[in-house]
Amino acid sequence: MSAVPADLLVTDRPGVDLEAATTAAAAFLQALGVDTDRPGLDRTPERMARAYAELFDAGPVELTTFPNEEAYDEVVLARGIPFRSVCEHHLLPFVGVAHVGYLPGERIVGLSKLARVVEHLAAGPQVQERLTSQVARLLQDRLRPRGVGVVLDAEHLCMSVRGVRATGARTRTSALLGRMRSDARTRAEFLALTGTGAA
Ligand SMILES: Nc1nc2c(ncn2[C@@H]2O[C@H](COP(=O)(O)OP(=O)(O)OP(=O)(O)O)[C@@H](O)[C@H]2O)c(=O)[nH]1
Ligand SMILES: [Zn+2]
Repeated sequence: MSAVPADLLVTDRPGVDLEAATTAAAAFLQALGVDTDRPGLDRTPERMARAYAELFDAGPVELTTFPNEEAYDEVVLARGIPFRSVCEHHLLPFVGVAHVGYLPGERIVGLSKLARVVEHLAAGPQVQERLTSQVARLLQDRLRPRGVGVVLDAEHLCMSVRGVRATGARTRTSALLGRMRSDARTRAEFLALTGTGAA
């Protein structure tokens, strides 16, 4: 996906200007009446810049796959993958779990790669709906399984710590492709395995 070497520091990545981001963060805080010179806050603009550089860092993702030698043809599900992203409207985090499953075709995928795909696509400003669809589509395109199912369940800080302050409210989104969508039994099995079934 990305041509950037995996061992390159987040802040050394092409397109990341930490100094400019630090200056901008200081100006931003000052515009909000925050005294950035007082002890304790003097390095905060730099920390803000580094923190967002980290949250926006997608890193590479390589899907290691293996031949499906046993012709395994039931659902494979990685359940409860923790993830964090940033909502593109407020740049506040949304945090939750992803359930990512697929119905193997010719190949199976290294299980950790299901979590890595979520991590990769969660980097940068996102909306939960897009993130859900992108995870499903990437797996469909690269793995060519017979079906893919993705459920995301997250709390949006923009909705819980400010604004409407609906603390604890969670948002659930799903994307089902191929037989995971068209075959009622597979679909029901996937949703039951994720714990979001009987819907
Ligand atoms: N659909 C969707 N909406 C999101 C997501 N993350 C945040 N939002 C919403 O984006 C909307 C932005 O609405 P605006 O009215 O432009 O912003 P606002 O005045 O700050 O709205 P409030 O949050 O209601 O105070 C809000 O309703 C957020 O809850 C997401 O992942 N998906
Ligand atoms: Zn938001």
